[in-house]
Amino acid sequence: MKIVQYDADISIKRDLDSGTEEQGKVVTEIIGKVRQEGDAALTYFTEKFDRAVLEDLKVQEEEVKQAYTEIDEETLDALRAAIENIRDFHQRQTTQSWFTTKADGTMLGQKITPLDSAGLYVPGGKAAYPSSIMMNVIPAQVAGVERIVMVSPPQPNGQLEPVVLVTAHELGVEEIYKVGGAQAIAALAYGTETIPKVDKITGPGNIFVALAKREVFGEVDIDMIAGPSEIVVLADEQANIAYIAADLLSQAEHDELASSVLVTESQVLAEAVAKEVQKQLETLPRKEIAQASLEQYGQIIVTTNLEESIKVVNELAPEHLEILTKEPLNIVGKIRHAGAIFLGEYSSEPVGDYFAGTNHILPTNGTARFSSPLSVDDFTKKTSIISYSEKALVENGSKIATIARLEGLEAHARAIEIRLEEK
Ligand SMILES: NC(=O)c1ccc[n+]([C@@H]2O[C@H](COP(=O)([O-])OP(=O)(O)OC[C@H]3O[C@@H](n4cnc5c(N)ncnc54)[C@H](O)[C@@H]3O)[C@@H](O)[C@H]2O)c1
Ligand SMILES: N[C@H](CO)Cc1c[nH]c[nH+]1
Ligand SMILES: [Zn+2]
Repeated sequence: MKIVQYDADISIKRDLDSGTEEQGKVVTEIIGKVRQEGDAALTYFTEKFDRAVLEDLKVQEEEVKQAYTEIDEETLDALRAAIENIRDFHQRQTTQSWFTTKADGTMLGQKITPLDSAGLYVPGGKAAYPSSIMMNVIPAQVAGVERIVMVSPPQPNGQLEPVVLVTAHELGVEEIYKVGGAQAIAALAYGTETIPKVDKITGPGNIFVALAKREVFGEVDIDMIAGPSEIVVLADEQANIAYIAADLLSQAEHDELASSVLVTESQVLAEAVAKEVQKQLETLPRKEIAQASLEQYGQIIVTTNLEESIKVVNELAPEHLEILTKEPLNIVGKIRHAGAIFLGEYSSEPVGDYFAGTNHILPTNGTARFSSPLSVDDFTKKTSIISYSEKALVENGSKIATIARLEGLEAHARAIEIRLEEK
């Protein structure tokens, strides 16, 4: 990993989620073809990008039954324990409708309604992501979404990984389609003969998925841009070198476009971590992906003091931040921008990826400045309720009419006054 000295002028923000011009063109073409040709385009692109020839886009019950025969008890136990933790965390996020009544009899309120349908993207190109099924499905279920549709790219044998099917079944998901990438996002946004349109698309994915979500936004809602994974470790001189290296590599192995950054005031630690990363990298099965990611987006930034390190972290607004300093709690209040913050040496990032209960679908590429982790809120919407009393209208009608006329909207004013005349 390259070591750089912090300089207020260095550009530390990568501009990934906007993708290259070429990637943008590819995504626009894919979306256009799916809109025009529907299922035929989905099977065409699945053959082209996933090398899978599909007989049926929809997963059949038989495939799920078969998948259970390939999963052992230990795996099932781990999945079920994670599901329980994630459900427990998300159940705490629910908000209630509320109403307030004033002395004049007016009633105002906010009604919370689950979305009718949601399309959940589960990545599957370079790895299968059963954990992302849990992270998508559980908040949607807790919110009360009636129709949950899952999409994920198939393996070259035309199947989803058994663990993907089993996890979806454990969660009670019944509508699953074997399609991924920009074509899956287009299908969920516009509908095809087989895949009906949904109201909102959520879930992480690679650059093609991220760009497609951005392009269909407006036709449907989307959660956020959750693109290639990122980690920033903020560490002081006493932090454990092997742990830092391991955690940086945990995100680098996701994708060549993933980003792993260490921010520290300690030059000694910086050099030791750079060496250790190289050593641990050698034995990783996904060495090539991790290496490419580190070469492009891996950095060790050496600052002059802790305050400067905190400034760098806030500028990066990372998806994941680990604070590995003597007193992480003293720092957390100063972090304004991060998707998830992991405190202390036992809160390794994968704890959050799989098990703690918090959601791992998080904003990337600096969008943690304004976006939040996926949550139950993403699957609900709010409606305002107004019940004005006669007394309130008589008392306030002239003020309402005045404001309407300020805007030159006479019909608005008269709609109020017609009710006052009768009194
Ligand atoms: N931010 C988060 O919350 C979060 C969580 C989990 C995973 N991730 C990220 O999700 C991503 C998963 O990526 P993945 O590739 O493994 O799976 P993916 O399912 O996102 O993408 C695979 C699909 O990309 C499409 N594709 C691949 N090459 C293409 C090309 N040249 N042109 C057009 N389309 C093409 C194909 O349709 C393929 O099915 C990683 O970047 C990982 O870091 C992020
Ligand atoms: N770290 C990813 C979010 O960026 C989530 C994930 C899923 N599986 C492993 N990790
Ligand atoms: Zn991860």
